[in-house]
Amino acid sequence: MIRLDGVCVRRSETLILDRLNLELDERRIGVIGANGSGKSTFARLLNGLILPSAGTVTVDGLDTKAKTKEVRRRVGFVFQNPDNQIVYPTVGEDIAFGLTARKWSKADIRARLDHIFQRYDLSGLEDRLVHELSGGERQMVAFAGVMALEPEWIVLDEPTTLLDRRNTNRVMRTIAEVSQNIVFVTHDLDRLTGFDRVLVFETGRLAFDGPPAKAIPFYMNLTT
Ligand SMILES: Nc1ncnc2c1ncn2[C@@H]1O[C@H](COP(=O)(O)OP(=O)(O)OP(=O)(O)O)[C@@H](O)[C@H]1O
Repeated sequence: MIRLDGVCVRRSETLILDRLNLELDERRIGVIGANGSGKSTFARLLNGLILPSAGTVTVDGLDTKAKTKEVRRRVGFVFQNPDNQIVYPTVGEDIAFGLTARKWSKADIRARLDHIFQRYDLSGLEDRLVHELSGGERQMVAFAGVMALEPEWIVLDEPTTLLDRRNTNRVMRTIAEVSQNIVFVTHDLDRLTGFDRVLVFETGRLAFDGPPAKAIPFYMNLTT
């Protein structure tokens, strides 16, 4: 479970997130809200990329401030901009990187890569230089890289903005199928059908928290 207790995030004089108290344990959680409402900041709190200015965030009891490394292993993060997360020159090296860091054997890494390349239709890209890929190909590689690590939580911040329909569907199908907990930040309200819970942010506050059938009309009312 991820818990937020009295969490505020301040930057200079501005309060970006204001007193969040939440327990997250549903499998599919959507996050929506206007531009600048605090969604990305909220998402980044969940794996310790941003630390609270006040209050605490814990993942299975681990404080993101004190146990950042353990938290990052449990909570994978897919950025909107794949360049924030791709480190190695080639696609294969990049996806293998996290597994090597976990001291997997070469054979196990090979088996996982084969599985991931096949599942996400990336086989032809293994030896390609990441900087030569298209934006959508890079976004897919970044997604596949996180999926390869099978973290218990996967936080995705608008992960399909560069993807065509086929790859968007691939990502959404994965989100629907995997057993891990998903936190999915999106502007694409249609994609939240079937989610267990949707959080609506409005100027740094949690304005609504409930099932998609209620959260989406609430958000649409805010924006008309
Ligand atoms: N380091 C920072 N310093 C000052 N302001 C910041 C900083 N980081 C974020 N902000 C501000 O905090 C607010 C929330 O930003 P955030 O990126 O969380 O919004 P968002 O809901 O994800 O927006 P979008 O839908 O546009 O991606 C914005 O007004 C942003 O300008």
